[in-house]
Amino acid sequence: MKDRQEKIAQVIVTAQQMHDIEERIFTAGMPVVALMEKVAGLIARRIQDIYLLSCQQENKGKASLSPSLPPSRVGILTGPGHNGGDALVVARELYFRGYEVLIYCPFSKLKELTSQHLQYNRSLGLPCYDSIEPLQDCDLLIDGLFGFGLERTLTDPVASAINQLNEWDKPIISIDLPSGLHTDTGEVLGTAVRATHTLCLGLWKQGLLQDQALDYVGKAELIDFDIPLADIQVVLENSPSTKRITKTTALSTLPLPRPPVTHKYKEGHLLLICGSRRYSGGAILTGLGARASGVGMLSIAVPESLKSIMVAQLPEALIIGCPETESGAIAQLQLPAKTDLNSFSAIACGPGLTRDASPILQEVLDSISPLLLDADGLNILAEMGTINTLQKRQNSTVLTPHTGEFKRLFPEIADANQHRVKATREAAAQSGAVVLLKGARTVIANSQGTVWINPESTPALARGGSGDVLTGLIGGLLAQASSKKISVEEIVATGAWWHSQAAILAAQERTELGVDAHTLTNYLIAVLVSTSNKK
Ligand SMILES: NC(=O)C1=CN([C@@H]2O[C@H](COP(=O)(O)OP(=O)(O)OC[C@H]3O[C@@H](n4cnc5c(N)ncnc54)[C@H](O)[C@@H]3O)[C@@H](O)[C@H]2O)[C@H](O)CC1
Ligand SMILES: [K+]
Repeated sequence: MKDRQEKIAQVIVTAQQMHDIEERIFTAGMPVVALMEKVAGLIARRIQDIYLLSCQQENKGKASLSPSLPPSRVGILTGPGHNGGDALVVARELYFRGYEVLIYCPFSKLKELTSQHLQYNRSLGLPCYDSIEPLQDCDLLIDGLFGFGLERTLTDPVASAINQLNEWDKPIISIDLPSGLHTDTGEVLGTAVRATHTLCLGLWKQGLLQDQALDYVGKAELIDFDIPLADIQVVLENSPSTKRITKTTALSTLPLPRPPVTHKYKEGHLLLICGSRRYSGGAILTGLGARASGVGMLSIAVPESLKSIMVAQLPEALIIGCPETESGAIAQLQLPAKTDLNSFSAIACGPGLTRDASPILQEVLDSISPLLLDADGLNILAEMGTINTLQKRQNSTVLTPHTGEFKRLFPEIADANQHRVKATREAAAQSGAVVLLKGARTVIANSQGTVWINPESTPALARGGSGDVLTGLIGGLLAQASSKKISVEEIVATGAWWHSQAAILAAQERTELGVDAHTLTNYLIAVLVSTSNKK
């Protein structure tokens, strides 16, 4: 059972894939009408739980909470397809449980099953309107206008109705997806319902995990309705995989527990190349991120003038002072005797370098160690215009751009904001690197088309320095995994998950304003401790 839940939690589907999975179930003999009853029954129960919970929260502090709250008004927004059918079954169930139910349905042509449910609801005396106004006094709205069958931009009257009800500021629970969102890209097709909750049915739809959808999705959860795993496997096996990072996938990739007999070099030797006189803080934060990764040995190459502050902040690290340019950037890498770039288990290069450090980049690219490039490492790479040569590197390369850096690196890939999964996949295929595109829902792709999406984060991370921490953290994980058989994209995905979970915990304890990058580094280990305590 737990195994099923975990497998389902990792799956992300497009509209076409969901449709194909659904078809297999129907072809195998499951009646459509039975599946709708089952799914809508689960939705109705969950809605009651959510609704009662929010009533209890509102009543907190009051002397006693009546176990049977007075029937409340629920508005049901009904579309022409089976999303509308689901909503109408929910309407009927809530009606029989004592709720006052009002239906809005502006469509005259409905799918047959949806039409039958509407007819029956009418026969029960549920009022049905083709304008939205009568629903204005409802305590709760259920959005069943469109699900994964939405094909085109919304037009009036439904578009105006959605704009109007969004203004009402009422709790809205969307069935499957907020109506108006593109199932695959999360793009708003004209307009979309701003839900407080989204109950995603069966499998996670890709659109719900996109930055541009987040203002509409609210709290999202999955309603599992027992889709056979075999059907999912058959439909997904021939397309490039898009997976959701889960706690289980992330924890299984961490270098824990350590073998009882080991030594520091066995636990990875990471070289960080970072910092300049102008940006010394970036080097410190990258170092602190790497420290939290648990890496066995940490060396940090910085301009000579940063050496003493780095030693003070990271006494365990070997700080390598390098000759610097007039502007205070690293002019040349000067590694200790008997060391060269190829002797490190991984190299992470970029935070705070400034573009004046450009001469060192080719040297780093020529190394045979796994390499992560971030920040100015990416900007210098973009200026060099040699992104195609990454394919020729003898070891993996990881690029961790934010959208601005992504556009500089891959100017010919359009829509990095609207089609983040597609854009990241293209960038990885083009460069041969593992590409991590930062965002509220960070996307990681490898050159074979495998994609991971980080499903949780916090806007608290939108702050200078948090990217530097991520670079150090992933660098440290890459170094520790260099002798293990874990794919690079999984390590990168784990780093992204860990980083965002630390920020979520920090924001819970300190508010979203209290998560400066230095504080974040202190939560990296704290979040692992609290996660393992919750197991
Ligand atoms: N996944 C499952 O196994 C189950 C899904 N269920 C629910 O069914 C919907 C998908 O149903 P479908 O009928 O295919 O699509 P929609 O309800 O989203 O609506 C399609 C309907 O709307 C028309 N249409 C499309 N775009 C527009 C537009 N812009 N304006 C007007 N009309 C439009 C289109 O022609 C169709 O007629 C899924 O999300 C679940 O909620 C099952 O109930 C349970 C199993
Ligand atoms: K919907």
